[in-house]
Amino acid sequence: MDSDSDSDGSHVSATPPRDPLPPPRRPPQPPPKPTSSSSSKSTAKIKPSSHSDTIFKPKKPSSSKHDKVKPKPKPKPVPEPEPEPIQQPDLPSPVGNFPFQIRRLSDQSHPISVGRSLETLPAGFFSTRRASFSKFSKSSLNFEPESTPEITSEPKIKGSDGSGSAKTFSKKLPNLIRGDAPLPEVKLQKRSEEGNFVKLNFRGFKRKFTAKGKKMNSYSYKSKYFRRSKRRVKPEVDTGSLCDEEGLVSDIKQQLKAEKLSRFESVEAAVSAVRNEVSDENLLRLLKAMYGYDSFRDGQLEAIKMVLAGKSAMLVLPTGAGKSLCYQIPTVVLPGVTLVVSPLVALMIDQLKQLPPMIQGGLLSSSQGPEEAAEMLRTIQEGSIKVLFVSPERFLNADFLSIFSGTTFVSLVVVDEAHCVSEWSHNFRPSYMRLRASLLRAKLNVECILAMTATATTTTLQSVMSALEISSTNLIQKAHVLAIAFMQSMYISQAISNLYLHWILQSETDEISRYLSDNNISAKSYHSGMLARDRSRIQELFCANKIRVVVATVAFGMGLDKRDVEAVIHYSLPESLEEYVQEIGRGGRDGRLAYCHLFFDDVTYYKLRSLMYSDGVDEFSVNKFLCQVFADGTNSHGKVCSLVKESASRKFDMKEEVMLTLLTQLELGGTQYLHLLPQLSVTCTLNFHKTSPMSLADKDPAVAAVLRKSEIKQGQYVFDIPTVANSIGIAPSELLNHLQDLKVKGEITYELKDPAFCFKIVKVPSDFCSLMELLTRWLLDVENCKVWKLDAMYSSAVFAVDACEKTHDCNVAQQTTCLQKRILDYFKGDNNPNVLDKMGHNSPFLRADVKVFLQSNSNVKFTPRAIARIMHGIGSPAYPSSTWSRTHFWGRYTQIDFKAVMNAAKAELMNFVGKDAP
Ligand SMILES: Nc1ncnc2c1ncn2[C@@H]1O[C@H](COP(=O)(O)OP(=O)(O)OP(=O)(O)O)[C@@H](O)[C@H]1O
Repeated sequence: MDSDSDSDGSHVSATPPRDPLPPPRRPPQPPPKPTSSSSSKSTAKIKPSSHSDTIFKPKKPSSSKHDKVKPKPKPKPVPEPEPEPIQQPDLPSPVGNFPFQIRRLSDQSHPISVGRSLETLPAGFFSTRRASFSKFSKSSLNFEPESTPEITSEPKIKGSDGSGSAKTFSKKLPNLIRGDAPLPEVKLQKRSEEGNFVKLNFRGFKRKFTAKGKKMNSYSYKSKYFRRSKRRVKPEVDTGSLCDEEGLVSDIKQQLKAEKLSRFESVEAAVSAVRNEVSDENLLRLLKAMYGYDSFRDGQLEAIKMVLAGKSAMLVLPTGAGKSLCYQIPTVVLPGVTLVVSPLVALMIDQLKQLPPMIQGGLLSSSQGPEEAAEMLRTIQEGSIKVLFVSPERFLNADFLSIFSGTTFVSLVVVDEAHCVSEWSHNFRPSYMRLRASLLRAKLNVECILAMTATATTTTLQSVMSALEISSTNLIQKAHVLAIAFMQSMYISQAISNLYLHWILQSETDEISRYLSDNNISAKSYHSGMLARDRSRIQELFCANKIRVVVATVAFGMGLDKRDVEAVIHYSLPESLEEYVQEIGRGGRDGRLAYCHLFFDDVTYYKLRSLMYSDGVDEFSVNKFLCQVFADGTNSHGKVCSLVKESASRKFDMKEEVMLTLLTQLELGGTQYLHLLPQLSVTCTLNFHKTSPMSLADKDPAVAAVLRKSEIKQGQYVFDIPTVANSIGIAPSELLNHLQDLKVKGEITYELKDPAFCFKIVKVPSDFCSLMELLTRWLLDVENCKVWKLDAMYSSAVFAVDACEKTHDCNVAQQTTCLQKRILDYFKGDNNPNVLDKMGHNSPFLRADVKVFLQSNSNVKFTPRAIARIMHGIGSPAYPSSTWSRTHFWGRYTQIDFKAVMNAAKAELMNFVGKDAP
């Protein structure tokens, strides 16, 4: 059974510790500086391998469905409107040179009116090709067409102060990264040589490619590669006459074949040389042969040499800086398979597509059916796969792990997006907890792990390196936050000539893209609610420059390797500086400056802050959860149990991810209480067809057990898979295989429902209370960390536009430096920014409101957290917004700190029930 999650990228905030509930690890200690292996000639030797012949298996270009290039619909040409004749003020910057700006109303008519905005990398750089916005009012969108602003060197723009009253203040000139403005030292990246400096964000990402993993094997990209080669040949040949001249066609084919062969030969020769001696010179030769590049980028050589020397490494390189190459080169040199663990199926597909043609790749994902997955496993065992992309959930799958116990072996495990391993990161994934060195060693007998990320604080890096047992000397960190500058403005100027993205709410994307389209800006919306097919088409159009703007939620961007994104516009506040830096990193990957604009306002901040509490749980829920997991007390030892996700989630008022986190911790913490099994649908409804149930049961003990443990409903046998499996002492997966056999023989048909977490009890805790307390305390720490990250993001934005100027009397260029320093400090973990305490801590009406709320819902049981969530307008599994948003207390106290509301609720609950609240 496939246990991969569909990797929707949703993140979990509440997580237990990986070791027996360690104390919170903040404040972080900066990790030791990486040792640079800069010696020009390393002499580490790698034994020539007898497996060398498994590396290169060029195959014929496949004609698989996946290879076929679908004819792309011809986009309507976007009319290039005549720029309106406008008064061009004498301005050094194109910002503000245009008659209309898209901007949000600064008045209070909109719930999220803009109070301040922060921009980075202003638009002065961009070319002046104009696609103007028409003068157009669409109040629902808050796009306010403006008359040409009176622009002087101190242009006036509207803003709103914290209190909400609109006021006029001077807009400073943007600190353009160009000659005519005072600039801080900003190191620019060279075009096409340097990548950007941040990693893509994948939170909320739910793309599903229509192609199944099976189709995305090496043949696909090979044929793509060769198609590309053909295209390259095209200009030299008159394609019109080709059809008639068969000779020419076959000449071209020959030429391609020869090219391919010579390329493969040169790679093979370079690989042999590296195997003989891992020197810089030999690695450069291999780089040239595989990719045609003349030099390594910063950090690449160091990482490759470390891996080839068998040392685990932590690689922190900016987005687009070339991390993939750091595992691809070792892959062709090392004898075994490289496993790349990736959090998203879509990301795996993108990476698979980008493998160089001489590396055969495959992927195992939840989108594959059992037959496809089995075929992929066979292909791996045949030795035809060198790089295998898998999700972390795959490490629960016994079939998968068993293929590496024979001749097929893993040389290298690559943990992509390695920050997901850390519960202190902005995007922790419980399934990544499984990726700890001890487990990888035990299950795969692999020593070398390469962890890669682009954005992580020192705390996060430390915890990742500790889980993966990477020595602090093996940290290769080249990430930097350099090219960030800002200006005070609410303009999104027409000066942006090409493309930009928005990160906004799903509901807003359609409206905004429609508005842009109505105004001759080719734009499309993109969010996880759309069909996978439509989403990938939009991505294709965007990458082919057929549309200028993608108006997207955070669902867009992961795996996007578009180099010329000129602007990233945040329509709302990101949840952390990590996310912000990742997201703006999608701009300017070609090394040119990109324009980034962040809108933020207090109302959105309050809303986001409330949401930070949506995953949290308290002692009461943890206690109920533990009682259910170990329901049979000491008798449960060795039993396979299950928790049906949906009903358990409601029962404990806990999100599914949080339950998985707790279960994973009960398995991987200091004491192993259980062993997590692949997730299953556990309720089976079965019909007999050929043989009578009793006769079949006489011959088949599994059927006999089914009859014993079933309820008969409308003539059908309904039973719980783990219960039946336990009663005959087999694993649920074995029982399922057996039922499948009976189905194939025509004896039965059956249906499965109720997806559930499955686990085998290893040990029953002797002290429930302390286990519960420790888990709860730790979950609270994780929650606090998330809130703190949001506060740090918000405070940095406020600092940039406000405090910095006031406290340090900075000019614009200095402000940029201040902001850069602040962000760098945040990532380094030293001198962490003081976060603003914007929240209220009391309200004269709070207790009274809670009291009225309790009185009017006296038939419902509440915890203090449940009440606080309702007062903050956040739904939870047991108190969904569909029901509770009807109360007029819903979201009434978003501006009062969640904990203060919880305390008031607790006090009132105690009064209400006349005893201690739960
Ligand atoms: N040494 C090099 N010289 C020139 N180009 C390179 C070099 N290394 C990598 N590249 C190119 O840089 C681009 C980005 O590389 P890659 O996708 O590996 O970056 P990444 O760090 O994995 O980015 P992301 O974090 O977005 O996944 C690719 O087109 C790659 O071919």
